[in-house]
Amino acid sequence: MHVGELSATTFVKLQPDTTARETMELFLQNRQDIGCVMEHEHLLGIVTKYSLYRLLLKSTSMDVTIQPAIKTNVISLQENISVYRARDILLEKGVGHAVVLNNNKNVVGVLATSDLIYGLVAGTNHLMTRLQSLVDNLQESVISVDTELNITAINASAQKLFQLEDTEILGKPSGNWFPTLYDDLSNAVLHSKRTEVKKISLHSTIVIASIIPIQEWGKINGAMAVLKDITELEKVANELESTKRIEKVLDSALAVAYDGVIITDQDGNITKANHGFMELYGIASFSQIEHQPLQNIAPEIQQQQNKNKKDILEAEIIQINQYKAIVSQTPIVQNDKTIGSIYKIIYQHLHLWKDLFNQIDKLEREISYYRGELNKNNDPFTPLISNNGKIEQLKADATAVAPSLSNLLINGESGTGKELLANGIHLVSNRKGAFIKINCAAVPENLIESELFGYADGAFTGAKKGGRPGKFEQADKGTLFLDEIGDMSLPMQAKLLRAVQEKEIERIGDTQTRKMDVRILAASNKNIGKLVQEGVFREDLYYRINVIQLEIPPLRDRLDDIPLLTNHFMKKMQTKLDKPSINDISSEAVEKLRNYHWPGNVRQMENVMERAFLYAQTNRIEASHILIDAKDPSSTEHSGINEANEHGSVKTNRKKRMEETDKVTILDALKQAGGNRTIAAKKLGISRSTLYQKLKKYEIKEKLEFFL
Ligand SMILES: Nc1ncnc2c1ncn2[C@@H]1O[C@H](COP(=O)(O)OP(=O)(O)OP(=O)(O)O)[C@@H](O)[C@H]1O
Repeated sequence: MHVGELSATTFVKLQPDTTARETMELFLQNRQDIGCVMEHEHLLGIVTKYSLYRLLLKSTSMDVTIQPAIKTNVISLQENISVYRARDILLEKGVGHAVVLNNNKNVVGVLATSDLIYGLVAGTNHLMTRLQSLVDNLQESVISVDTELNITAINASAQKLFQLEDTEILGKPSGNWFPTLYDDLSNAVLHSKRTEVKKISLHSTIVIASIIPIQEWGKINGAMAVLKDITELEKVANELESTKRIEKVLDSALAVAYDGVIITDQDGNITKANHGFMELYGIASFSQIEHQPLQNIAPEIQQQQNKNKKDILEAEIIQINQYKAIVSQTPIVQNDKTIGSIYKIIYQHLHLWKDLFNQIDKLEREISYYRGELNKNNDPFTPLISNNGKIEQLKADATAVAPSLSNLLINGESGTGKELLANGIHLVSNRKGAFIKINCAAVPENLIESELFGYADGAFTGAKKGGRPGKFEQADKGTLFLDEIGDMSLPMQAKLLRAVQEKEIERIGDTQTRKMDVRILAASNKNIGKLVQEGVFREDLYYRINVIQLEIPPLRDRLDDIPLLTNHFMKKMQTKLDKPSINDISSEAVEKLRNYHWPGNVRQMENVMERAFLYAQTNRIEASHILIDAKDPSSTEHSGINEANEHGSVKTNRKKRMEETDKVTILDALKQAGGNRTIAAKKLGISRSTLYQKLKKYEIKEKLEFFL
């Protein structure tokens, strides 16, 4: 509040010649104790009630001019100063009035002590209101008491905090309502003792209390408690405390963990790592990696974006420095959101995990075996293991001719992989039908016809009801693989020729002719050309099946394949014989395999490897386990294209049998041809000269005459 607002603007204006009477009348009229003596709006001085009294005491008349009563040392105040400043000036000068001037030093009013008191009281009231509102709006709760410790005030915040109405408790003993404050309040009232900051529990609330004595005119007349509710803070602090405790426990747990543990935030930055991890990566102090992306510190560890947030991602085996380690990742999920990951790295004492690893190794081997098997479907020639140039060329030739419909003859010693090659050709050819195999040497002569062409219902005693389709029918729209075709008898060859030429067959005992779309792949471990010359193989059939000829070289001519085949059979036997622990072979053993001439080719080698697996007691195949048995049928039977290579009674017997059948067939043909050798040769599909050679060989002449 300013002086200008308080001062009386209708003040008494006097001139130097105004009389004492007039002045008194003006004072009474205006209820003023002071008048300003002006001359042309210029202040000459003032006349106060007292200076007037003094003048009148000295004079005899009331009509004297006020001149002698004029006080020229006027106390003046600027209209814009505060009421407090005005109070100080008046007190300092010891006067009860002051003239109020504006900026032009013109008199604008007179300020009396009563005006000042009014202003001060108004100011104090205003201040009180502000203070009250301040106290009420304080976040802190305030309670005050008198010297009797009865409650004199409680602010809005305290009422709200303790759910009390001021009317309820004003004037009541504070001890009843706030017993825990009692001691401190009485100390403040009785001993003027201040309590600075103290944690007190009041009802169900926890507060920080400050207790302050209240002084009035230098005397204690009460006390005030300022309380800050810290219940929520206390809860947070407790949570913080327990979080800290948990963190400590976590740190200790991580510290004693044997292996590596690392925790990242949602961005993949490291937030924690234990000693095991730092040791694994040679990190001296955690501060070096804190908040760094895990990717930069441990690039080997794959960080997976979780498909399913709650899942532990499956463990991976990776190499970290010189350690083989198992790493697993677990997401940290909060409110359905992934907020980080924990990585566990097991790399110590992995020998304890050996069994598990063995199991994993075995599974991996099996997977790779089956994957290999699957791949075979992708590259039909994959099962024919080789890195030999000739075999590579052979595969390329086979791929080139496979799509054609031409019949094909595969030559090669027994066990060289003719069937594998034939199967590959069938797969490349993309023929819709099946790959059907018949081993012409293995099926007894009397059964081979029904095997090839099938039979009709009731064709012979014991025939299956409804008949049965033969291999030809089964291979319709596919491929018929005639293995060891060189061992087929001449009469059978004649029947086969018809089927191959006409592309039609009749089931035995059936009159119905069936059209067949069959691609013929024939194989032989004998030189068929030579068999033709010898008259045991029909020349016309030979030309029919030998449209294209492929030759698989024997294993002894491609010993460079031995290491690859060794590897292949190691894996195959591990799975086949369930011996995954045998995973090594000594170089001496491989050398032994390389130094053998393998008359039984790859089949024989496979048998030898299987035996080695059965003999090996450790995880390694030694040279002593490579036992090559000369009596192994795979090393003798069908052992070469040359007859000279054939040994053993089995072969000799078969040869004898074949020759006998051959003789019977020739005699049969001659009988049907009425002894005409040219017609008979034609029937047999051989040249006349071949027939003569055979007649000579089998000494048929006499018998022929006998028949005729
Ligand atoms: N290159 C090779 N890679 C892998 N295994 C092979 C290979 N060659 C042959 N084998 C294996 O050897 C065995 C004989 O193969 P396959 O039956 O194909 O030979 P073949 O020449 O048809 O024999 P046969 O003339 O006696 O019928 C099979 O177990 C086959 O899997």
